[in-house]
Amino acid sequence: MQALLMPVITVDGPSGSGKGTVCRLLADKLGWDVLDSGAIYRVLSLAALHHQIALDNEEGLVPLAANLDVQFLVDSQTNAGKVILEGEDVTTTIRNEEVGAAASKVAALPRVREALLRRQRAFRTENGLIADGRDMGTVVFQDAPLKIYLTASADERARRRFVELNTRGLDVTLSGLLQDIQARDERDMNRAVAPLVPADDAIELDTSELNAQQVFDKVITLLDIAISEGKLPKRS
Ligand SMILES: Nc1ncnc2c1ncn2[C@@H]1O[C@H](COP(=O)(O)OP(=O)(O)O)[C@@H](O)[C@H]1O
Ligand SMILES: Nc1ccn([C@H]2C[C@H](O)[C@@H](COP(=O)(O)OP(=O)(O)O)O2)c(=O)n1
Repeated sequence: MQALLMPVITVDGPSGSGKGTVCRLLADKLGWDVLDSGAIYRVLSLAALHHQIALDNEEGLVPLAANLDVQFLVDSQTNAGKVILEGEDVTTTIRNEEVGAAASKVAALPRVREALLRRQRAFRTENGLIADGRDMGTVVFQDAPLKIYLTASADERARRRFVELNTRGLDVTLSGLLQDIQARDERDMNRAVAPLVPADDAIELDTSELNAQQVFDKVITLLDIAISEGKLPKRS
């Protein structure tokens, strides 16, 4: 009953598979909220840097995670998201690949994940929620009525990241990004707690050969099937 009142759609998958893109499109279409759980791990790794706490210092990171002073704001005019850490706008900084790698390191620590669970679940309000991450369907919102697992080849994901970071004027190479992505996959998929795996009831979608609009269209089809099966409320 609770799931019908406050539905959650989970979108998990590796870096560059297109989670953030499809989540934003879906949220716009449905008027639902988005939880960008990766941004929380990214912000935590940046906070660790600011406070000079090593990325493997679980003892030091747990209180930092529990008391993380972060705000996720949405500009009502442009609808663009803003991330504020300890009063500083870190929206762009957290998207750098070094921060992604650091996030993947702090995310491997079981007690850090535990400390962030409640904060993530609090994103579920009376509005619907689209939850983007690695363990949304397996751990954080196990009861979600629709779970999607996006994949794409590592080469394609590196290419996408290259285009994105290059456009932002960052000095990156395709081979460097491929290595980063493979290292992150390895860490995220093989950690002891909440590894990146599809939930048993997730629907897997390979996006390697699809553009963002095609991925979105497929997700809308999955959404409509879930609605017709009574798993989600009708769209208004
Ligand atoms: N299906 C797609 N085809 C090509 N590029 C895509 C596709 N989906 C997303 N992108 C682009 O690839 C990059 C990574 O997408 P993003 O949604 O941030 O992935 P993730 O959240 O899984 O890391 C972004 O620059 C985005 O614009
Ligand atoms: N639910 C989540 C979300 C992210 N993480 C970790 C693992 C990821 O490599 C980093 C960064 O995640 P993020 O989703 O922002 O990364 P990408 O946009 O997919 O490149 O955080 C996680 O362990 N669990």
